[in-house]
Amino acid sequence: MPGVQRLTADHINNRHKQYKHSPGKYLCTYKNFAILEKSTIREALTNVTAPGDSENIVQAGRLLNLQIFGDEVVVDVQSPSPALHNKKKLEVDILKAIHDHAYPKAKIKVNVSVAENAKEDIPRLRGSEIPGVKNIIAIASGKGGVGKSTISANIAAGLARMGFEVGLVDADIYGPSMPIMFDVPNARPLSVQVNGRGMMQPVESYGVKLLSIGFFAQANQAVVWRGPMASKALNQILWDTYWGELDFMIVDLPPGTGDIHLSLVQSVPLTGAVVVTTPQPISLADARKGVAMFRIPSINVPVLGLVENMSWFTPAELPENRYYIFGKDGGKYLAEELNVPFLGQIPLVQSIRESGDVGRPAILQENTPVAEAFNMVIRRMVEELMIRNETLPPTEVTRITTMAGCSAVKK
Ligand SMILES: Nc1ncnc2c1ncn2[C@@H]1O[C@H](COP(=O)(O)OP(=O)(O)OP(=O)(O)O)[C@@H](O)[C@H]1O
Repeated sequence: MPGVQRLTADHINNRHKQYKHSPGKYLCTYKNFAILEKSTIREALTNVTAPGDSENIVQAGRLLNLQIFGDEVVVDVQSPSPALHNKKKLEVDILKAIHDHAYPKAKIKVNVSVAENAKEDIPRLRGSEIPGVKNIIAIASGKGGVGKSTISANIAAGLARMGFEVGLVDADIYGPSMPIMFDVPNARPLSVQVNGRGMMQPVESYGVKLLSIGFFAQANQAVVWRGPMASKALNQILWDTYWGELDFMIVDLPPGTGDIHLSLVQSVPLTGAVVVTTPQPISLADARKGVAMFRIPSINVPVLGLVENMSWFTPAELPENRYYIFGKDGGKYLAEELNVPFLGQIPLVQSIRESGDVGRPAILQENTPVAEAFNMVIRRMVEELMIRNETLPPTEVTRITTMAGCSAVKK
């Protein structure tokens, strides 16, 4: 670069004597170079945490060496993970931290070595199973706003209530709503070491282990993520998380048929999918596309069934009345036409909306018509799942055994 000189240590020491010290930033600037302070750089690096670590790289002892030559900085750092994307992320975070917190024009070289005890990542092969996870069920809808997240939350909370081990993945990048629906809007997943590997620990609420893209994005940020970024976040949620033993992993997908859907089916063998629709023709048309997507031969995920949400409106003061404001039985007829099991109808009632907003899924209001409607959907879904696991080639080899004594799944 014109006018930029390469500095030697002597050169810098001489300049130190000549120019005024600017505490907390860099010692001084002279012509085109700044003379940086080691403590400033070290301080800037406290903003960087290696993937899988819970402490920043300075606290965690990952910073092996730091050399400064004027405005040139050489950082030797250790990565706890040998994965290329983790090493690259560490390097990029370091560059950003120094530029943002120390000196925007610093010339930085980062040497990343791998910790000796680092474990290889679990291979992310299409079709490989998440260790300990028995059944993975995607909840999809063609159209947005039909209540897919509400159904996912209630299915997850209901299964947990029945005694199953349940995980819930909120993959809805356009509106991750699970943190609010489970009353953990400010939670952040902790990091745990599992077999020497740093992993995320899901947030737990109502017995459901929950991870949401919303935990990693600022409000309104996730919606502008590009496909590859969202897919990467989804992969981390699936694979870099310590889920433990799960009978069910429920995945709340974004509406439509996009990148996230493809990433999901490429990452894990879905046991099945549930499609949510309202009885309205415009929603039915999109639900049809959703079912068609899972039936594409290269995707080939069994559709466990269709749920009709907002089937009728019932006002609290007139519980016997039903107003079919989005049409009547549209989802039921579509299920028949597509030869897909019909899992049930959920009414449009104020208490479902309220329970979502206050963070306590409606299914937990026991002995109410709403809870019974959701329980019916779950029973039908689990029955279809059992049939699917017995009759179709195993994408998930482990059968559900824990439901035998569960009254909730008996007819
Ligand atoms: N059966 C119902 N009765 C009353 N309100 C409902 C019902 N189902 C969903 N809602 C409300 O409708 C709104 C949309 O629901 P939800 O967020 O679950 O839809 P969604 O399909 O996941 O939307 P998107 O995918 O576009 O984020 C929410 O305010 C929710 O509380």
